[in-house]
Amino acid sequence: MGLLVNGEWVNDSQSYSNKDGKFVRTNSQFRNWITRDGSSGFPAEHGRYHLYVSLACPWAHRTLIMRKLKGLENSITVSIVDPYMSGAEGWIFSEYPGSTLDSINEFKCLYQVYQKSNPQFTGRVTVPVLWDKAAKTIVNNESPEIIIMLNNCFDGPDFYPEDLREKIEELNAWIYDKINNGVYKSGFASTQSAYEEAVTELFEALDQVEVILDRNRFLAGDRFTTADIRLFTTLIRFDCVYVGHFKCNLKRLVDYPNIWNYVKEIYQMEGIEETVNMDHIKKHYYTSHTWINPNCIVPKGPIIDFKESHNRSLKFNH
Ligand SMILES: N[C@@H](CCC(=O)N[C@@H](CS)C(=O)NCC(=O)O)C(=O)O
Repeated sequence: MGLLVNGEWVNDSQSYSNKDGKFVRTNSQFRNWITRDGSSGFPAEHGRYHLYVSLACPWAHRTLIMRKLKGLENSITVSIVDPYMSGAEGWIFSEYPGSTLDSINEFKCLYQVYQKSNPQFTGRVTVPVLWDKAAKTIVNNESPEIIIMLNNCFDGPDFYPEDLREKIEELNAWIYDKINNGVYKSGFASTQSAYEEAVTELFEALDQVEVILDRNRFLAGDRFTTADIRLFTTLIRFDCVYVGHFKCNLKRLVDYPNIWNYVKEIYQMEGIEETVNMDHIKKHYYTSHTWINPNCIVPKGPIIDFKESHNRSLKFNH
């Protein structure tokens, strides 16, 4: 895998695990905020911001869903990287179906966007990136923060209501650790014990979600919130990628009746399906992590119908 060191791209060809074989995620470094009053230097202006995303990436996918549900497609432009991420160049822009070139900076590689913001940058070059076209710099590259600022700073439906914030954050804390990051801890583990620890905790957490979704239509109650957006982007990849590629295979999601119906319900909400690109998702994981899948074969299955009917409205509308 590659990364930037003092502003230079380095192909360090290492996997992601530490000496104990555990995957350790590094912290995002661009942490500015868009504000309604502009006091942060990043005012909430339509047309000013751009998102660099991968359709494969669950973290970037959250930002695309928020952009869509808030009706910000004409306000926030998007560039979509090629699904294949190499160590030699990292994420690149291409004309692969569903990808785009970089219409803003006309760069070939995403790392150039990071270099432009900070010529001495050291760290991983990740998506999503929220870019300010006026200041010509990265505002933020941490998906949980990007979705909150898009929700709070632009008009439209509210997916982070004040009265549910505490509950949402309480859910996010363990769901992030055990599920969103848990699939990566399982897949990128390089020792048997690190893998077993992660996969066990992952399925304990999914069991817990199954119980919550028996009681509640959505994670925080009867309203669809950022907690659901954050979980959905991991769940939609689960049976197609994480079960096989990341060895998260104690069960499949289709074996959890409540979770499976919940995934279908969200997939079928207006605007969501068009944010899901299963070709990019499978192609990225199965071809980019060559230490896990050296021949880069992309499996044809599983065959899953996300449009099949779900019983969530029957179950909760009474
Ligand atoms: N904390 C970040 C994580 C983003 C992230 O890890 N993105 C992955 C793609 S799924 C990436 O770009 N990885 C490239 C790398 O680590 O070199 C967020 O939630 O925005």
